[in-house]
Amino acid sequence: MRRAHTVEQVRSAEADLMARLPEGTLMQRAAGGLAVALGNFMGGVYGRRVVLLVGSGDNGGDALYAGEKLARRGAQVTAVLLSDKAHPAGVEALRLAGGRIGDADELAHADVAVDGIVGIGGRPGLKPEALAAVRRAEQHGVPIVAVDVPSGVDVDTGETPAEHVRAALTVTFGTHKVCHLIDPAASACGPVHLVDIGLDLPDPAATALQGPDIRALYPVPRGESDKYSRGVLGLLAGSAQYPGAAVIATSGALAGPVGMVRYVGPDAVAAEVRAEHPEIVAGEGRVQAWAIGSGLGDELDLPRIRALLDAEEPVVLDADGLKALDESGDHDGILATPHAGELGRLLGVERSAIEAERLKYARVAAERFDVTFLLKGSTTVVAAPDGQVRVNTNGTPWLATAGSGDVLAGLCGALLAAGLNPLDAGSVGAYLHAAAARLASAYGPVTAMRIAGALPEATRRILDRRD
Ligand SMILES: NC(=O)C1=CN([C@@H]2O[C@H](COP(=O)(O)OP(=O)(O)OC[C@H]3O[C@@H](n4cnc5c(N)ncnc54)[C@H](OP(=O)(O)O)[C@@H]3O)[C@@H](O)[C@H]2O)[C@@H](O)CC1
Ligand SMILES: Nc1ncnc2c1ncn2[C@@H]1O[C@H](COP(=O)(O)OP(=O)(O)O)[C@@H](O)[C@H]1O
Ligand SMILES: [K+]
Repeated sequence: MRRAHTVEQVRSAEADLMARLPEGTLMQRAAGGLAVALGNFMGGVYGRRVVLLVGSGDNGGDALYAGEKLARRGAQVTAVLLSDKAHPAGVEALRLAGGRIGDADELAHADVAVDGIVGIGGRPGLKPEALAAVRRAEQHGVPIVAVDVPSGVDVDTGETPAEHVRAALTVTFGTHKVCHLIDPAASACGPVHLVDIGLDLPDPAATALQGPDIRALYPVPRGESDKYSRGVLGLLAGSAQYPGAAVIATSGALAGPVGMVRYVGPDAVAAEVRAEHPEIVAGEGRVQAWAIGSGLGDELDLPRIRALLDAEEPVVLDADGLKALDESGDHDGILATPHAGELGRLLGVERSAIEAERLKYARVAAERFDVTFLLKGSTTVVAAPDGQVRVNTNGTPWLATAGSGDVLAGLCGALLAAGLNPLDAGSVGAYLHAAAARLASAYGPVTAMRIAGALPEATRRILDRRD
């Protein structure tokens, strides 16, 4: 599991550790890891041209000491000091190792620019001189490696309200920060390389599941399982207007861990679902969970949905079904799966505001409605009412195709029916959905049905430890 901590948590863990270590130890650990990562990034050190963009704090100190280590191994290192307070001991160390102090013109010939402008002490945005240097690097096509975080992003929220660095690689220390996991900032990080500096950390502010976590959580049938004990999902979806949504959501559900799917909807739609999936059973019966909402259109029956929400079976609530949510209901066991537009309508907020502050609004919704919210989009955020947050970081923009949300709703419903709680069902579902999209798209266009079709193989690869 990838864990992300807040700046306050990192500062406190850092203070505890620094009290037990000689001064400067942590910065040397950070700079050592950064220098190695830079060498790997450049494919060598000797003769490489490195430009350090150095701000006023310890983030610049990390860059300077990493530059010192690279200069000792034969790199041509130039520091651009963006503040007259730039870490004095670091500047001296770089000079002694043969590095130089220069200006942003050096970027014209650089192999890499190192963003040591600000780290976890930074406010969002870049000052004019820093912004000009960053633009210069971009104009010359020089890749930027960010130290700890891309300068200018909001570290604790992942928001990017102002200008910021767009990194080709981010080298971070001790733990991930929230901005590494949540868009729009996460997209500005590039791959994130974590350097262990020995911090002892509390429970994280957000987590991201990885392959081993999926293996641990996925409900694999046992020897004594039968189709009922594996879980039966009721699917209330589709309409004359949107029959395809029912077919697609059923495809997602059948590609999950359930033993059976019961489809509930108009006869004509049931016939289409059965034609594609002869395995389904049409009509009501006992179920362990519901997936409600995909493509309901004219069939939207809010009193019926509210009755199902009040019953004890857990529910995935998607698309139009979300209209049945209210703040006063007793909503134990519900996973709501809106995209930004739908969440905006529920909260009375513009879609663009939700996209800019994904973490905040997922949390607000979970608290206000007392249900688990899975906010779809470039990074999927799953927020539980108890404050836990999981983020899915393996998505691909190819997922943005009509009907892919219906696949996810069906899959998450199947995971709920098989016994996972809403937080686990949402986060495991989002991970597998994205893994299937990657497999099916292979970096090219993909349709929702092909994503559903790739789900069993994507799941198999993860369970077999091949991914
Ligand atoms: N924690 C750890 O475990 C370890 C931490 N380490 C490293 O230390 C880093 C944190 O260092 P830090 O605390 O000195 O803060 P840092 O981010 O360099 O900013 C400093 C100053 O920048 C300024 N400033 C603010 N916003 C700005 C802006 N937008 N544009 C321009 N300037 C801006 C502001 O000064 P002001 O402008 O207010 O005078 C602020 O005080 C951390 O990210 C990691 O790299 C490792 O070495 C070891 C282990
Ligand atoms: N830029 C993106 N990067 C990664 N995943 C995305 C992106 N845009 C959308 N998605 C994912 O694609 C799916 C789209 O779902 P949704 O918006 O409900 O579409 P539909 O209603 O057409 O099924 C969601 O799982 C969402 O997280
Ligand atoms: K930085």
